[in-house]
Amino acid sequence: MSGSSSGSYSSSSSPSSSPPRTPPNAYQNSIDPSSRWLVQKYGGTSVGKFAVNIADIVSSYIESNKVAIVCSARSGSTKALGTTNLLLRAASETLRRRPMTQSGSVTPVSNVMTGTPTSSPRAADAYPWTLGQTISPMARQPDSVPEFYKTVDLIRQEHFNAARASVQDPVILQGLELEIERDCDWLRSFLSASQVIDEISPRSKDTIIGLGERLACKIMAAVLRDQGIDAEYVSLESIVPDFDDLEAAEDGTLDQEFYDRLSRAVGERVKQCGPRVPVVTGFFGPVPGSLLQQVGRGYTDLLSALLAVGLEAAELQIWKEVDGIFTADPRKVPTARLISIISPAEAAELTYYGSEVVHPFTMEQAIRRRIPIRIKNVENPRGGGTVIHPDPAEEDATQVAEDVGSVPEPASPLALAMLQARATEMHHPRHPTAVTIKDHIIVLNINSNRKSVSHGFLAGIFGTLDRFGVVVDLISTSEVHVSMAIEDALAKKLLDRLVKELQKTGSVSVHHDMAILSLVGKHMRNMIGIAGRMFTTLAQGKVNIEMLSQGASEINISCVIDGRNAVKALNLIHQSCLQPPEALPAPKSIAVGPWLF
Ligand SMILES: Nc1ncnc2c1ncn2[C@@H]1O[C@H](COP(=O)(O)OP(=O)(O)O)[C@@H](O)[C@H]1O
Ligand SMILES: N[C@@H](CC(=O)OP(=O)(O)O)C(=O)O
Repeated sequence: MSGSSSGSYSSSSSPSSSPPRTPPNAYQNSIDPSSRWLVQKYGGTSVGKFAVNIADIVSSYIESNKVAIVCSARSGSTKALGTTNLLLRAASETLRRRPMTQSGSVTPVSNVMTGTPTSSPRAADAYPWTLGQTISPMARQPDSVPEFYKTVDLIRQEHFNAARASVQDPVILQGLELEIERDCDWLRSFLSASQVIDEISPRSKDTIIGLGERLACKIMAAVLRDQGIDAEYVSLESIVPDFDDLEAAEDGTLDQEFYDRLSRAVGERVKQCGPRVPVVTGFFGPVPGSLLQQVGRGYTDLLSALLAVGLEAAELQIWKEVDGIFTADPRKVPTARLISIISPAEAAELTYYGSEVVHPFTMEQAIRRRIPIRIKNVENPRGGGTVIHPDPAEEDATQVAEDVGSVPEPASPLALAMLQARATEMHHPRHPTAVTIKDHIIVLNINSNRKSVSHGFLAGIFGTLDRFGVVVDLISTSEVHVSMAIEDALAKKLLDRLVKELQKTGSVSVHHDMAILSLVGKHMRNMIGIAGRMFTTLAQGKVNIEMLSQGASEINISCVIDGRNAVKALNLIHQSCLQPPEALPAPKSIAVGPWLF
């Protein structure tokens, strides 16, 4: 089964029947051959809450650049309530068994919102089928409505509401509503078919979540057109050709050659839009080994980097609801400062350890082609944001400052001076770059039963972790003892099975509700006493260190603490290790309170 429409999206009528309606005097992308591409990625909450602001931002850039925008699936206030999560919920509801009544028929499913059985007239009314022609035979029989129908309807209604709230032109709106209806029909059919075969493969799951980006981009393209910007919807759901031809398919990993081919393909597809502003789905699966398993959630950031490479863009901009990367999560540390320029290695380390500002795979792809990444705020478009730029230690600092100054952002003299100061500081660092916390961590301690030699003991543990697909965030070992910090993402039953397996090698203890605290900085290896300062501060703040890992990465000192102390520890370390030197107290009297939370 393949997804619904792809290619050019018409806002005026059925997408397959006529070309998009071009608004009179519409703004278009610059066709000046000397103007360079700018790729702008908008996350789920930005697309969900600020669609019209995005149109304003795009229009402010298209005079001097060719702009391509990449969107994620819409989210409301949080990603947890977003379309991708609803799609995953619908997928799992599809395979959920329903209890049979004595007569053998399936019991009516209750309404997820109200708990009312769907056989009641009220619950049947809860399906606002405004476009009568799309009612499927199953939907007309409340008793047999599958559970996932309600979730599909929630998705449908949410997108209808968004379309009506942000598109004024009745012709554009009508075309958009038809598209939403058609996509939701497709989803219902796809899930019904999956229910019949009682299986959703990882590849099918990819296909299902891809609908989130398709719907978001159709809405965004319509909003741009409604605001007088000539836009084209570009779906990448079929961009990866034949799996069997790909070497990557053999071992299931996506290698650089795969990404290079994908960059070229998406670049060529987007260039076909001519003067129209391409609105590109951040979803580019299914891919060999599955997008969710190979790249994981947040894959849109990676696609935007690949597109920037394919277009040889001047800059990749990732627009969020935060001004950029801060010295600590600004929601948790009120004194956190915006970082104007950061190295890719530091940005990747921060994202792996809790500050999920950009998907960690993004940096590698953009930076290897020397494309700067700028994090910007949709609510504060004039702010300079944070630039992720190649490591100046391998380049000349002056060159870095010049490069940063020359990116096509209208940098103010003040912003430029800040960037230059930061570039100089990176050569003469005075403090680490940022501190981050990763919550929901489990610590597993394994003591060898000494029935095998040390290497056999470790091999046994890693073999088991591999079979369970468990990623270890931190590890600390001696010959007979291993402590590991892992994400608390396993279902209870699976964790119990994992522990049982590990018990074959020794005694195992499990500690829940832990957090990893990481101090990150490119030049920390040359800062004598920084680890001492970090741990002294925690001791003075009465924060116990459960596990320690130092030295595995030169730019990261991490430890595991009790999750209940996470915010307190973050503030303590920010105050003692990240305040500018002039604000630091004398080393002997590191203050440990009072804190601002
Ligand atoms: N060091 C950090 N700098 C900036 N934001 C951070 C940091 N650590 C954690 N965060 C959090 O990451 C979130 C990223 O921004 P947001 O736009 O909300 O994400 P998304 O685009 O995924 O919806 C913010 O809510 C912010 O509180
Ligand atoms: N919609 C996907 C992809 C994505 O990149 O999302 P976001 O840009 O909002 O992190 C997800 O929820 O994972």
